[in-house]
Amino acid sequence: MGYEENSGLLYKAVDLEQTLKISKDSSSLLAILQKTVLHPLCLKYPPSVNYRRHFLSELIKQHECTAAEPLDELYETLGDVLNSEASAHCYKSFILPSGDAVTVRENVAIISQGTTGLVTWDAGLYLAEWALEHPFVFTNRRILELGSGTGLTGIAICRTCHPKAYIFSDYHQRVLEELSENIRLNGFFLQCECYSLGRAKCRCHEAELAELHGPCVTVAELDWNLGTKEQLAEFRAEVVVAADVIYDPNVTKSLVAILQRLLTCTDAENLPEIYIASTCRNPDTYCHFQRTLEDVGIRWEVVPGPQKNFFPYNRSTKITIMKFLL
Ligand SMILES: C[S@@+](CC[C@H](N)C(=O)[O-])C[C@H]1O[C@@H](n2cnc3c(N)ncnc32)[C@H](O)[C@@H]1O
Repeated sequence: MGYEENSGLLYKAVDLEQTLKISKDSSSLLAILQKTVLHPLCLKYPPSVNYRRHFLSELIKQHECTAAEPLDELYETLGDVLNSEASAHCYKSFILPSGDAVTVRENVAIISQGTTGLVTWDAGLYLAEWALEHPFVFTNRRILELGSGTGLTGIAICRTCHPKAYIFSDYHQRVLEELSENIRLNGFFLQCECYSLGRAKCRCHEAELAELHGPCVTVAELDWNLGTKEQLAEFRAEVVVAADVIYDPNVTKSLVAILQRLLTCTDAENLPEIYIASTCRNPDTYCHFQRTLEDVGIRWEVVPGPQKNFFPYNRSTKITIMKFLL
């Protein structure tokens, strides 16, 4: 079954198939329903109608292959889903190793309103998995994320890695609005929305705040074409992260330009560590990015990826994490 991909449902496909195969009655099927489509989190923040419909149809197919009694709840739930109106939005929930969930609202279409930033991409999940295994990179530090999109990566980092401050950023107005909503949805208070085009309007006492209430979380409008060295210096980022931002040669040029400014906006002792996770879809785009880095004298190394899989996503396309140095 392929329904672990982009699931938003709280059950691993492998466990689910195993449970169904060995079950003698419909009690395990009911348990599966209660841990997935009927889970309180899924009822409050439902995955797309299309996804739930496919999931339930597959479950019925699998269940009909066993000797167990039919289960009314399964057919009733499918009936409810078939009667629900399809929406342009859906929710996806991802379970952290602590058992906590991160939920984001997304668009159903992978590109909408002229942006790729209204859905969560696999590289974002990969980077979040890497962060879960390397919390020390983020703990008690100021983090700037470029091209945050739905915010999944940053929300997972804020939940688990104890940064001092986390600055989410993007340049698309709709993405910035959805991003802010997703941050609030996950219980973070946007403590001071103090950046506009990278300009800090206020400073909060982050160390004290982080200890008392968790990281100082902000959302900044930051266009890689427009952010100046002075504006970037004001972020005082100690670590910069980004996921799935190398996807188009036109975007690459402005991304390399902002990396160059980030690596030269402050003195050598305060240079940020920069990590970018990328899905290697098109080798030409990736090579073009590397050549552009070479042209401006930025070196990089590929760092080992996460060892454990915490989140369900498509692992068939290679994803790498690069670290950048001058
Ligand atoms: C493929 S999405 C990745 C989103 C998110 N990082 C993830 O992994 O799910 C690329 C993101 O980069 C942002 N982006 C593209 N060009 C940008 C630019 N010039 N300045 C700032 N953000 C940009 C888009 O708005 C979008 O949110």
